[in-house]
Amino acid sequence: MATNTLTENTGNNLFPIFLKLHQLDILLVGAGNVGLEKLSALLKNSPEANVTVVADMVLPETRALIGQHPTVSLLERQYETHDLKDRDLVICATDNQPLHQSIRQQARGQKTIINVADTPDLCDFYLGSVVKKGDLKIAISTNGKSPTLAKRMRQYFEATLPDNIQNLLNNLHQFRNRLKGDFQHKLETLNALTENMVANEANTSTEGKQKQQKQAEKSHNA
Ligand SMILES: C[C@@]1(CC(=O)O)c2cc3[nH]c(cc4nc(cc5[nH]c(cc(n2)[C@H]1CCC(=O)O)[C@@](C)(CC(=O)O)[C@@H]5CCC(=O)O)C(CC(=O)O)=C4CCC(=O)O)c(CCC(=O)O)c3CC(=O)O
Ligand SMILES: NC(=O)C1=CN([C@@H]2O[C@H](COP(=O)(O)OP(=O)(O)OC[C@H]3O[C@@H](n4cnc5c(N)ncnc54)[C@H](O)[C@@H]3O)[C@@H](O)[C@H]2O)C=CC1
Repeated sequence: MATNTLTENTGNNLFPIFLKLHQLDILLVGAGNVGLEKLSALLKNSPEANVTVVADMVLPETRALIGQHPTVSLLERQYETHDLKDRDLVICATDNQPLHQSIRQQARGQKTIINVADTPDLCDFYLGSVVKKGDLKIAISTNGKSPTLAKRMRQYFEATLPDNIQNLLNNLHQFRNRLKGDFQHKLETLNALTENMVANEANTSTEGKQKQQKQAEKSHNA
């Protein structure tokens, strides 16, 4: 099959993964406004995330959030180099750029992946906008170009994805568990069962577009 190198090699080349944060060891440096945003993002997705927060100034809101999550601990002091030992990932959210530079260097040296809020050049990974409906989760990135667009896309999907999508997921899950036979058979059956979902959607949107076009023509001719 011919490959389209243009679409494959340009645009967003970030690789999205879904992490089990309760099995990882995370360090968050900074507990001000930005620290609070990052901690909220982690805990909203993974309420049992293993996070250590280190900061000499802690906003009351951040303190309250930490207090609600037993897997989050607080070191109320300045960052010390040993804080990074054995961390899987680190997020920097202080107002101290030289500190971020030095944590970045230390993190790379020990292969800990790092996010530095508001400094894409120092990041190994970005946080994304996240849509969640039950077990369904969609992560959005604009390649760092417009976090505001990412936020708006999240709001769009939150508003348009049907709330009962969880029922569909539950049904498919049950069906998947009941399926007998080898992998190939399961794959074919599940693909056949769900084929029309995409086709129906495509038809609906084509119909919708045709209707819109007709309506537009009507009002134009009126
Ligand atoms: C590269 C990245 C690195 C990272 O932080 O991980 C990054 C970088 C920067 N953000 C900046 C600003 C803002 N960030 C937001 C919001 C979010 N930012 C998030 C992610 C990311 N932000 C990563 C790229 C994601 C992607 O690929 O699209 C979201 C998605 C996730 C999250 O942070 O949890 C979350 C929305 C969550 C939601 O609501 O769904 C808003 C809007 C708002 O808060 O309403 C503003 C103000 C408006 C604006 O600037 O657009 C600035 C300039 C700072 C300055 O001016 O000094 C930089 C630095 C730069 O671009 O150079
Ligand atoms: N607040 C916002 O929405 C935005 C902030 N920024 C930038 O992001 C940075 C952080 O902003 P805020 O969170 O609002 O600041 P903040 O003043 O509310 O919080 C700074 C945090 O960093 C911690 N900190 C500083 N030095 C430290 C050290 N050596 N060890 C441990 N912790 C340390 C402080 O204890 C505090 O918790 C600033 O540089 C700001 O200019 C950029 C865009 C928007």
